[in-house]
Amino acid sequence: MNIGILGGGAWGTALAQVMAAGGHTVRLWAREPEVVAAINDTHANPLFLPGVELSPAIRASDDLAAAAETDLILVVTPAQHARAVLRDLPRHGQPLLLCSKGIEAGSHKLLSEVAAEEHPASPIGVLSGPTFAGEVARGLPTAVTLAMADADAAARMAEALALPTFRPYASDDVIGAEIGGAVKNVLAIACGVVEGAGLGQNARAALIARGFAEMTRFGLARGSRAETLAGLSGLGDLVLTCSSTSSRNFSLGLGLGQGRKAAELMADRRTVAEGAFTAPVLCAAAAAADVAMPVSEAVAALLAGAEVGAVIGTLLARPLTREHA
Ligand SMILES: NC(=O)C1=CN([C@@H]2O[C@H](COP(=O)(O)OP(=O)(O)OC[C@H]3O[C@@H](n4cnc5c(N)ncnc54)[C@H](O)[C@@H]3O)[C@@H](O)[C@H]2O)C=CC1
Ligand SMILES: O=C(CO)COP(=O)(O)O
Repeated sequence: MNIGILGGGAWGTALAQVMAAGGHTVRLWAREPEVVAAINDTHANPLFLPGVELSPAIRASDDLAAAAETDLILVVTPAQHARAVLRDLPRHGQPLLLCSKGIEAGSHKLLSEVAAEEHPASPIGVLSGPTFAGEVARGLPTAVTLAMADADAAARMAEALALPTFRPYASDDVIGAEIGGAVKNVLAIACGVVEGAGLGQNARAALIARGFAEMTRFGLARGSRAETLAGLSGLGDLVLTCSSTSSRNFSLGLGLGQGRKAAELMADRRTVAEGAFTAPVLCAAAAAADVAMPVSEAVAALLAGAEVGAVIGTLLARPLTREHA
């Protein structure tokens, strides 16, 4: 296939590497001229994916129209920029595979809803799972959920993109695949806080389990299936990012747990910690759906500048309740 990739960050670049390894022709759109030049001239992306030698078959460009002249488009911009980029992308009706993780601020829309509004003729899919970009780009074994509303189309797409070390599992639960990836970023921040504040491993396990309960409540309210949330794109990704400083979201939480302020931790960074943008949107969307998400609310409070000891105290002082309310 001829594949266009929108976004030359760590994940767009890693996916370009996977697609090139599969023998596809790859056209990668990046905003930064230095990223375009580095990929074309030195087969590297030192700004966003340092230390990885890229396939010379990957061609980068800052021309969005060039990425649109393809059979399939992977959308890998930060979630809050997805609509603007999709709006500028010429409409050719080819499938769009969403690989970003987030919920649109203001509208509370999932990216599949955003993409369907901007490209009504395109079939929409979601690719999501436990996938640190550096490991994927180095060819380490990875499994993902690949969801499209048409189950047969999802299975065909999974077949077309698979490598021995990159295994897409087909699903028809687009919303479930998206919600897992968006919510786990917020919970990864919470687990980083536990680490940074020295609250111990019991607390982290409790947070993963109670966080998963939140993800499930919210996911079911928005139409996900429970088994999708318990799969690669939900629980799988939650476990990955809640246990490693390789996660930018976990690392952000670690700093917050040490008592540093979000504004200071976010200043000047070029890489994205999506959970910081998702947390307030998720809390507003959950409130609108009448879903309780105390861990996510604690993260949103910390990001808004609340003091870490007070936030942890509030969480621990919540009234006792049944495990499965
Ligand atoms: N890095 C990873 O391991 C993974 C990342 N993702 C998701 O992929 C998405 C992209 O993340 P990364 O590639 O890691 O980004 P990154 O943190 O490596 O790079 C930042 C990206 O944001 C782009 N950007 C900044 N301002 C923009 C704007 N106004 N319009 C369009 N793009 C803009 C930059 O061009 C760059 O591509 C996120 O939603 C992330 O959650 C998903 C799976 C794995
Ligand atoms: O989504 C990811 C892994 O699946 C990447 O996590 P971070 O954005 O927290 O680094």
